[in-house]
Amino acid sequence: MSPHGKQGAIRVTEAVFRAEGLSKTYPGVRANDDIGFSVRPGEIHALLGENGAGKSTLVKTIYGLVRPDAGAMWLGGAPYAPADPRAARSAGVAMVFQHFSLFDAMTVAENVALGMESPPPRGALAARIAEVSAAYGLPLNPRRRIAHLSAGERQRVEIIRCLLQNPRLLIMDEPTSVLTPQEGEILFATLRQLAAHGTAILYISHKLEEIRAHCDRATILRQGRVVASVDPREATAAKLASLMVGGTLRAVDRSGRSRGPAVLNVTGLSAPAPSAEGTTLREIELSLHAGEVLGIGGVAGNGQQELLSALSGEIRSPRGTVVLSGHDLSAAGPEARRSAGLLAAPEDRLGHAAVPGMSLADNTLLTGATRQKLARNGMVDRAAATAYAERVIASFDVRTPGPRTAARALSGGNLQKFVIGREVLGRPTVLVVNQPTWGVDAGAAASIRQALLDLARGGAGIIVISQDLDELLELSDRFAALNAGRLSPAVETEGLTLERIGLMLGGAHGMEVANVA
Ligand SMILES: Nc1ncnc2c1ncn2[C@@H]1O[C@H](COP(=O)(O)OP(=O)(O)OP(=O)(O)O)[C@@H](O)[C@H]1O
Repeated sequence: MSPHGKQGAIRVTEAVFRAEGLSKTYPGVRANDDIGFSVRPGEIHALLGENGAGKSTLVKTIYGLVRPDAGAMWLGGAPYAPADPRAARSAGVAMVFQHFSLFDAMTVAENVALGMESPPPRGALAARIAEVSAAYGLPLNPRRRIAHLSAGERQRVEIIRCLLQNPRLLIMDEPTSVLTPQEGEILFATLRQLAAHGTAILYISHKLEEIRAHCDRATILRQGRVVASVDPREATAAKLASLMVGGTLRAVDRSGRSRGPAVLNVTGLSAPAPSAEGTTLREIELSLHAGEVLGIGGVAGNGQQELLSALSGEIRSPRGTVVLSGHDLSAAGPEARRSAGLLAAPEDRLGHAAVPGMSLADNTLLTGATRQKLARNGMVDRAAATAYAERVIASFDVRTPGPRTAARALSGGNLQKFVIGREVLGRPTVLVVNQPTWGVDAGAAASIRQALLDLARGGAGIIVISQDLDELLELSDRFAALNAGRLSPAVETEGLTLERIGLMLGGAHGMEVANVA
């Protein structure tokens, strides 16, 4: 079929879902522009595109969250125009979001019941959950509380909630970005099984290799338009990336760095869990040198956020535990640490790293007020904040109308580029980042990684905390693993295999994977 579906080469009855001419304009942005494509029964169909290409807008339209300005959709051959997600669900469309919408204090079964229009009695529901989870190889105990589940298990709850509706079309928005490689494999086994039963799956991801390995078809969006429809198994990752960006990607350049003196020493750092669901940090030891990238891997929830907080100053620690270039910062708060040159970019960009309702210019003040001299004598220097935001936008190719745009109006990946850029341009002595390319497209991820390496080349020490092992291997000089709040000794990355890393990560959630294998 042609990208725009106008020729109608595919018979309507063959497609579970079909769209023609879908368009949606936001102020200043044509988010979706005359989109046409179709998804067949039993197909795992990838939706690919750079940050801001319009993928989320498209799937939100299909799920009844966004009203298109123009265009039409069909589901199972019948005209389809959902007024809201409830209408989408009752027509047979289900969606698993990037951010889970589960209540921590409630059990699996209670959460599933909340999402249903008319939930069956509790006993019957628990039995249905057990049945579906057994049928699809998704082990889950209906009586467990969400707070005690790993990211992969939480996602299973969302998937099971969808499966109980017997969807014809299941939409998944970047489902593997929070999963370990093993959990990702389990997910794909489930999707395959679903597809074998005729469900169509629309799958958004930035992981090109994953799409090549598991998807049957890929529709590629660029600037709101469909630019190609390909069989991803027959295209190289480089080909897919170049279709997305309309050019070729540069490989990351690691050259020109040399290891200088130690800039950060962490010694015997222990800290109690900041919340009931948090992780206790136990006796963390690390030393970071100027010009060096230290990669820290681990399954989500093993102390990544807590370690970043203990380094950024949101969690204080006993004297002598966090020392930057000979200065003991253990008792210093975030502002004092930033002034001293220890900067950090947390994982949660909307809410923690940036305030959604504030403009990008105002968001520079969160971490740059003192260090960038954006406020003097307690007075905000608006012109300086705007200029700094403009510099970040230009240097990091943040796609946005300008510094006055609210953070929440940016697509996820573009906000991530802004948050990382804001710290990189802050000339840190040490920069700590958590999941720096989470939700970021291949082109932008490469430029963020290059910016981190360039910063190291200039003499900064960088700590990259990430769940993306390929990213850690690409960036890091040394690698350490976080497991239940403990950090392994760092080893040289050169020659390190994925198997060895798997062993280093070991333990935490290994049981659950072993049960399924
Ligand atoms: N509610 C909104 N108000 C204004 N602009 C919006 C809104 N939602 C999306 N946009 C803009 O529409 C464009 C498409 O965004 P969309 O979120 O669909 O992209 P995406 O391909 O899903 O990106 P990402 O991979 O970064 O999540 C972007 O330029 C974005 O800034």
